[in-house]
Amino acid sequence: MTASAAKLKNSGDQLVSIPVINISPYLEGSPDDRLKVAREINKACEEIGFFIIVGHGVEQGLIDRTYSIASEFFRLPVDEKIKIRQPDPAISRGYTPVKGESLSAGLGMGSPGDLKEMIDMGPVDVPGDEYYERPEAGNHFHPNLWPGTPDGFEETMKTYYRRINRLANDLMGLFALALDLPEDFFFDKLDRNMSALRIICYPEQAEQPEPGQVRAGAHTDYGTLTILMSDQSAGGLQAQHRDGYWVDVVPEPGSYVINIGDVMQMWTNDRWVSTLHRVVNPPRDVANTARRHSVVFFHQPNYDAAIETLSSCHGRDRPKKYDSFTYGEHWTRKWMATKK
Ligand SMILES: O=C(O)CCC(=O)C(=O)O
Ligand SMILES: [Fe+2]
Repeated sequence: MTASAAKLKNSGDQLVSIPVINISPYLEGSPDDRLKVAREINKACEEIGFFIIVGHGVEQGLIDRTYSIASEFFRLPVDEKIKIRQPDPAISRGYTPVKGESLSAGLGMGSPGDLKEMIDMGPVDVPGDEYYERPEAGNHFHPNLWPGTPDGFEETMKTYYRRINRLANDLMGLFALALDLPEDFFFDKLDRNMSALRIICYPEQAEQPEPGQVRAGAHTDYGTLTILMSDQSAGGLQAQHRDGYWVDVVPEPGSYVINIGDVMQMWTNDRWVSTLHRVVNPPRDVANTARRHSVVFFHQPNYDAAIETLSSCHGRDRPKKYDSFTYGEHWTRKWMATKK
């Protein structure tokens, strides 16, 4: 099967847009305000698994600095970028050149490599505790690989990672509320999390891509939730509506796109949906100039967190759909399938 099965209409036929949710009443409001936001989140997660947040409180200066230092890195010559090349396919750290990953292969769909380059980073404050060194910890806490240039790269990315991890943990409190659980329900599954920060460049396309080759093939994200910031060049993100057609995801500047990952779908026994999404190529007439950047934070549980159906999401008339396993096992299976 290919990424866009025949029943899909093209995105020009879209009937829905992605909901925009102001989360500041959750961060600062009364219990009633908080519940109202939680209800909006629940609806979005049941219907499309994507929403856009405003009122998130992340300082615009930090967002701008992170974005600009990321784009500066990708403008370096490839000889420079390759100095921090990913050391091994099993280690999610360092630079991966164009076509080094095929996201749709994670769902068993063969395709040429994605038309993007990127740097992968992991946790930036790893305590000296044996939990992080056990065999099951695998490479999840492997040291980061920092480029020597541009100046300030390491410090900026670390600051951004810490800030967005905090936002992600707030969102997980909101998710708990949305699922009628105590607000701290997920916290012991996230307190030693293996979240990842990835900066991506989708270069201009001087040549026609190969058949089936896109900027990022159709995939679902693996963890709890993803916090995405990107610029608006032609050739952008699309999410698949459950009726099969693709919806363009077009955030306003300063907002974040949030999508939920496989773990939320598995924990909720399909009540919430980890939606298929992709990044499409720019139209040929502007492809020569359509360069795009993204800064993506993949929030992921502790490697030993049990991914098993929440007790409130199964019962006699709603059997469990998923076997239980640890998050580390799920991540390793998905990650290794995408490597070229
Ligand atoms: O760059 C984007 O807009 C989305 C990237 C994405 O979905 C991913 O890397 O998982
Ligand atoms: Fe994704």
